Amino acid sequence: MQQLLQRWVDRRWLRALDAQLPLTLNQVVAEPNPLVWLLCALLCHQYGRGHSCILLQDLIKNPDSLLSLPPQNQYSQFFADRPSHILAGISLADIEQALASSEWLKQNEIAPLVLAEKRLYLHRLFQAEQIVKQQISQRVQQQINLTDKVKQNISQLFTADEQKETDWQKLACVMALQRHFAIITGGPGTGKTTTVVKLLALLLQSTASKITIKLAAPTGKAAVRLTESISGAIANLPTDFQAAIPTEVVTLHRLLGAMPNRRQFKHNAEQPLALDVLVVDEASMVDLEMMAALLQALPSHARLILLGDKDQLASVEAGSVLGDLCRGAEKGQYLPQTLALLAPFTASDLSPWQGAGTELNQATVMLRKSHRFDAKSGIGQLAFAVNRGDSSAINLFNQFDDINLLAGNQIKALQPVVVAGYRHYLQLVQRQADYGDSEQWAGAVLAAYTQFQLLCALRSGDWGIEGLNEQISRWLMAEGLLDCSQQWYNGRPIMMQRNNYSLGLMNGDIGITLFDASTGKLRVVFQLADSSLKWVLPSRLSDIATVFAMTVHKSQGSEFSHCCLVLPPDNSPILSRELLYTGITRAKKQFTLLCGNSEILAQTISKRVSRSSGL
Ligand SMILES: Nc1ncnc2c1ncn2[C@@H]1O[C@H](COP(=O)(O)OP(=O)(O)OP(=O)(O)O)[C@@H](O)[C@H]1O
Repeated sequence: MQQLLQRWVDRRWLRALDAQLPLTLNQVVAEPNPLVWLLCALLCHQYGRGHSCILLQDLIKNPDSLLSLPPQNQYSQFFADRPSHILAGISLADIEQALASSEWLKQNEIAPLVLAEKRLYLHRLFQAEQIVKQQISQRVQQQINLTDKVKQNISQLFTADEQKETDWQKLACVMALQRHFAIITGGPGTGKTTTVVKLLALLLQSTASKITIKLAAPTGKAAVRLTESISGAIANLPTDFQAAIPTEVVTLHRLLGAMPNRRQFKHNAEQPLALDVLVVDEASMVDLEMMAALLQALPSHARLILLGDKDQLASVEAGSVLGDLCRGAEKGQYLPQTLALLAPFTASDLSPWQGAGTELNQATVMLRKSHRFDAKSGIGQLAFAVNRGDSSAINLFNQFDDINLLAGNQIKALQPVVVAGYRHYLQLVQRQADYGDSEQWAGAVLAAYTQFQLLCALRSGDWGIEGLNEQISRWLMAEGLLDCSQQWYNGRPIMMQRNNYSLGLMNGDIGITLFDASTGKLRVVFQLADSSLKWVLPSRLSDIATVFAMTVHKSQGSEFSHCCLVLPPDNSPILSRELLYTGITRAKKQFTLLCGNSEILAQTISKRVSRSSGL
């Protein structure tokens, strides 16, 4: 088995780490059954691809899907090494029996693998999933009755809805007020922030005692964005509802008290967070282990409200927590008793949303109307069409001015778009003298940088961020907008690739390198979650990458006025409907697509990401 795993690693069907895991475990407790070795390596590989577990059914039905196999014609000479060949004739019962008699799965605290409900897990992921399940089911069951005062306040904050259109923002508040756990999901501009601000106002008005509310987001960028949008939403409230709603948003790592080089956080079940209400925005980016850590650190009386777009790409790390929790959100699935609680707050007919949903469905609301994108917006229409898997979405590019399909299948087609997109911020980089001080200048440069972003699906190759970052730097240098002959240069945009706790910078944070004429030094300026600026010498930064081109994965939680997305001309397992939808919805005013092959676009729209989990 060891040799087979090594052959898979040599051909890049498996990561070296995946083949190493059974070897390491075997050194601690010997496992004679090669089938268990195989399952362990495949499980580790699936974990690396974001799955929380392996469904044994999938293993029997389509074992080849558990490896990173190239297209069939590229490995036909190795057919005998495919998992489907190796596992031919092995039944589900054989697998279950092999696992049941393995020391690696013995029911104890330190068993590295766990089999539960025909799903094979790494112990850590199993534990995290159990915590998320238990914590959420406890919280959704705690019901709170609405007082007359709260009901009055609801009618003050929301106008009575018309019969033909349900005000889901109002109903989201009504539902969330009655539980200790609520999910408010919806696409861009559907009013998640507006709704949660009203919800917080209602919570603050409903109690005479002081309540501590905290706002958090998975990344610094998402935290900055929420700070801005929440301040705007508070300003839209009647003045007597505005008091005490917080605007400070922290990252989840900071909230939980991340410690350098440690997996554990300062806050946990023994040292819970000191708060009564926690709002987490961009919850689609929160992975399974982080969600478990967060729920464990939440005091039992506290309310948790998750906001996010369930249709976006799942978290970079394993799990698709929000997507899993929102299964059924589209149809509502509300029980008659839930509809009875909602009925006094709406004149519209709620019967289409009736169903036999779970308790969790009763705590989940999907906002359905975008207030940012109307029927005239190509971005809104395109996002909607892609999201429902409409392969004729490509025709929309002919009908709207705010979406643009670049002709041709050459990277060169990007040049004018990218040069025009980055010109504005790079010109500001040269104009320090126009600003009163360095802070003002840096603030203007950082704001200008959000005007445009090139997004890619891939990391490597000419069509990935690696090739494109180099290419774009050369185009911009040819235009006289920068001089990239040195590694560090004025205007270089960089992204952190890892958390750096000593500098207080997180994976995904973007900084711009600026030459400060007053000091004669190059420094990189970042905007922190609290909107303040942090200046860092380039020599103190490691694990960074130039970010003229950014992967769609890394762009989650950010928005740009104009986004240009590049899809490669060849198929890749990474292309999916969720990736395209996430790329499109990063654009606020203009979206441009370069896709060298219309067949690839159709395939991308039709392919959904599905992550195995037991949630
Ligand atoms: N019911 C409403 N009527 C009119 N305008 C609304 C309504 N709800 C929200 N808006 C406006 O729509 C815009 C987007 O709202 P909001 O920021 O709350 O949405 P969101 O779902 O949080 O957006 P995103 O997550 O994409 O940033 C804001 O300008 C807001 O004022």
